[in-house]
Amino acid sequence: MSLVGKVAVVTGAAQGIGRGIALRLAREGADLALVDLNHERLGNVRTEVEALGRKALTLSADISVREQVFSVVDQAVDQLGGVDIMVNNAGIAQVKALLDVTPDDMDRIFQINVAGTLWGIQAAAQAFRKQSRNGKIINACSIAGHEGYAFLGVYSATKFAVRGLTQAAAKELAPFGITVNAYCPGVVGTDMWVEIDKRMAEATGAEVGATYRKYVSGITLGRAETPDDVAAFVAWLAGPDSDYMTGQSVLIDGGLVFR
Ligand SMILES: NC(=O)C1=CN([C@@H]2O[C@H](COP(=O)(O)OP(=O)(O)OC[C@H]3O[C@@H](n4cnc5c(N)ncnc54)[C@H](O)[C@@H]3O)[C@@H](O)[C@H]2O)C=CC1
Ligand SMILES: CC(=O)C(C)=O
Repeated sequence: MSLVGKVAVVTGAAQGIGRGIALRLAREGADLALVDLNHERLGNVRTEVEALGRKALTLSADISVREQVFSVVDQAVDQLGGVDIMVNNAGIAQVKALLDVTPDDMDRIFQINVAGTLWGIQAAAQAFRKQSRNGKIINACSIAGHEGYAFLGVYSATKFAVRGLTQAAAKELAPFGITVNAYCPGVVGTDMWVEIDKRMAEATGAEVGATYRKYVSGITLGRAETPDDVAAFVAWLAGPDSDYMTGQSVLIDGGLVFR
């Protein structure tokens, strides 16, 4: 599969799964607009993309702010000659007992994980339509978009919402040649899981490391997931072989949640 001549915007590209996706898309031939709050780390990923012979643009933005998301997509169009693939990857976790969740907790995580994804869908769809190009929108969901997890209840609710947005956007945007799908990873060994494990220890009294080990022990393939495992599937979603798929939020979790 080749993405030569394509331009992809990847949010949350400074580390973890987003970095993995950016590097894999670059290996397939795409040029990249790398978006994150963390500009310093973005610079490192830019160097890695350029070492693969592709163009890379680094753009600081907060995906929860609609104008900033539209602005990064516009900059990608202006500086990289268009946009073909939008990966709405950035997101945050929140570990808390449901009975302790505050209005501020709700607002913050929904604004980033749900509104941030919607702004990405809107900005990409507008750009694809202006260019009269078909396009692919790819959202970050999770196993937590298929099953609600204890102490990750509101996080799970945001990922169920991403699944809903993915289905509705697929239906609304199909007439314009735009497909919308999502990837649902399981337990990926990134900073997000280091933080989840630490907060689970505080919330439940478990030993540090125990929650991560417990989740990983349930994976049928017997190991934690890597960003490369996720990126391989996202590259397929970004390429022509997935042209007949839309509206799906697909589990790519080593066999953890069975649907
Ligand atoms: N790590 C895991 O096991 C899983 C992760 N996911 C999802 O995959 C996505 C990426 O996760 P990880 O790479 O593990 O997370 P991470 O925490 O390692 O990296 C997330 C990146 O997003 C950026 N970011 C956060 N808020 C932002 C904002 N408002 N605007 C712009 N950038 C922002 C951060 O600066 C960071 O570079 C998230 O949506 C997450 O919910 C889904 C399932 C499992
Ligand atoms: C971070 C995440 O989505 C889970 C449930 O592991």
